[in-house]
Amino acid sequence: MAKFSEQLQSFCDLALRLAELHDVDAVLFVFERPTDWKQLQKAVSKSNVVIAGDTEEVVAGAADEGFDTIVLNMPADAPTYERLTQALLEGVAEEFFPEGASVVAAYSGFEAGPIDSVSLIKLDEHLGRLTVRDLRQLKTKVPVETIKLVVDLAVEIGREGREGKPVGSLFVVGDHRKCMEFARPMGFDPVKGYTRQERRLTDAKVREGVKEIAQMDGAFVVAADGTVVASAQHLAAPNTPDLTLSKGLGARHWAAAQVTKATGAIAVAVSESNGTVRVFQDGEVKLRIEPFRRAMKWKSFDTDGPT
Ligand SMILES: Nc1ncnc2c1ncn2[C@@H]1O[C@H](COP(=O)(O)OP(=O)(O)OP(=O)(O)O)[C@@H](O)[C@H]1O
Repeated sequence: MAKFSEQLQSFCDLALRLAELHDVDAVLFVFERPTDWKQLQKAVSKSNVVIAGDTEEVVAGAADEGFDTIVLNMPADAPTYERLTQALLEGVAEEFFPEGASVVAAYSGFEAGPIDSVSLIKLDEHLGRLTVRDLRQLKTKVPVETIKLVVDLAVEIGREGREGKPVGSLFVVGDHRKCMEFARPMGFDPVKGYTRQERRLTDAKVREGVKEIAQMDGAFVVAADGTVVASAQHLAAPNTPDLTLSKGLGARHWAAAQVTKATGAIAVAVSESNGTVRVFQDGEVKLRIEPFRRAMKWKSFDTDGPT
């Protein structure tokens, strides 16, 4: 049984005191190793506490004690700031924290392992709002779960790149038959020949495979149920005069605008130059997500504007 240390007890006390003083909405603990969840539940009593951990193993058992949990799945050497940001983002996405919440976070900020730091964070200042509600606003037949899967994947591609190099990418999601009418292979399609089961984005292994392929030229076509229909596709939907895109966005983003104008699909584009993810619908950018280290922000409308 993982130990509940005296240090952890004092940080619980400290976090709760700060939470009460500032009337915050939730307390977030970011753990690098498991603890005695029962003991923690006793220590925090009725407060709204969310537990984030690096892996499933770290948070195993926490949900049984009534905690909301988040698994970060980030590289082991990810900086504290990024881990904390990711935990906050996930917390907002899962709706564990209300919009514009203030949160007290307890985490290991100085040395790996024990919790040694407490921060008071106002979410609107730290990051914009990423909410499932934002995705729902897209008013599309594509299930929000599928869009969320693709957006999360796109954000990871934009943030991580591949082998240290930035990677751009394009996904079109939903209305895949119509999308395929505008698609032609740009070369070898690595997903061809695999069964549907082997192409489901709900499978973490498939998502890893997609990240590998993302560095190739062309777009992924994804069905509404999250199956990758084709990859490395050149998309050429007709241009319409009412389409506008901000300066600096090139062929990839135009393809996203055009295909979403011509079909009922949502497109998710990752820009190679800075990792920004844009969600297109009906020929327009509807959401923009900035990558880490550039004030991670979800915006519910396009601030680019036509030029
Ligand atoms: N019509 C298209 N369909 C699918 N993929 C495309 C299309 N046009 C361009 N791409 C992909 O986008 C890549 C980048 O093109 P370009 O630099 O013009 O796009 P961009 O919109 O400026 O994107 P980025 O910000 O990533 O540079 C191309 O190498 C290609 O892989």
